[in-house]
Amino acid sequence: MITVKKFRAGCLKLTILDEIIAKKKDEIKTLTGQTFQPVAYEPVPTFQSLVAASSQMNIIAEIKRSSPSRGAINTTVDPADQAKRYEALGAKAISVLTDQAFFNGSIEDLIQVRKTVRLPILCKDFMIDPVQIDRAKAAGANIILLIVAALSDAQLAELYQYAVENDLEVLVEVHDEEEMERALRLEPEIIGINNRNLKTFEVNLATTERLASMVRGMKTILISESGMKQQGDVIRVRNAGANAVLVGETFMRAENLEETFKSFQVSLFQNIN
Ligand SMILES: O=P(O)(O)OC[C@@H](O)[C@@H](O)c1c[nH]c2ccccc12
Repeated sequence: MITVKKFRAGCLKLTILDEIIAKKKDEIKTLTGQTFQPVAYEPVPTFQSLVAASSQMNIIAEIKRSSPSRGAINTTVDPADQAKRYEALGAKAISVLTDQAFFNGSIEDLIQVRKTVRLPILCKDFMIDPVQIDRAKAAGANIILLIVAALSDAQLAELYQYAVENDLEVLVEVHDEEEMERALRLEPEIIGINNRNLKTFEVNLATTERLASMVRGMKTILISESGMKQQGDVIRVRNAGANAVLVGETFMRAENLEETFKSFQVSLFQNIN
């Protein structure tokens, strides 16, 4: 048996994303054939309707216990409490990392958040099979993430369609020009530009500046994801064309969450703030 470590040591260049996807395939074997008990909840507005009604930077606030790039972030967080705080501050959606093996999250975290907030919830996971979408929906998710770098065109189209048929909103995530072109073929309503390269972990806000021009003039919601540390970062991606940001670590570590959060709610009209 050849381990991942040995692969990595060799010149096959297995990335962390490859490792995560390999692990997901095992997980999917245990999910296949299961039925998921739907969690009951009051209807919530769509993320798209909340963004359409807003003139402020739209914040998706994330529950993130730890990550492969940053290690432990906030492992003892109570997801429901944290989500309630985000909601009270004006978040437009809550993102819950449900991957266990690499991010210490769980679908149970999402269920706890579902029972607490009336906001749309993004199930943040590495989706490669419809069964994961079934599980996310049953847990009460309203939005799912599709990472273009982790999927073939055929998988991307299939999972996108499956999610839409299941009344879910889809965040299509890209990191470079080629991925953006693949994403745009789906004509998605929501695109996320991840400033973090999932293969190298490098974070660079210039990624948003580079790729945002490819969607200019379309009515697509454009989310700048990862690496937002201070207000200047949010203004920078706003000026590039983002109308939403996805923030994890900075909020999970914030000593004064209210102050940090409010400072990110900049006007969407350029050159104000
Ligand atoms: O903690 P940050 O740097 O604020 O990042 C949040 C979010 O963008 C990040 O968690 C993320 C974006 N896309 C992902 C895909 C998988 C796992 C995690 C992510």
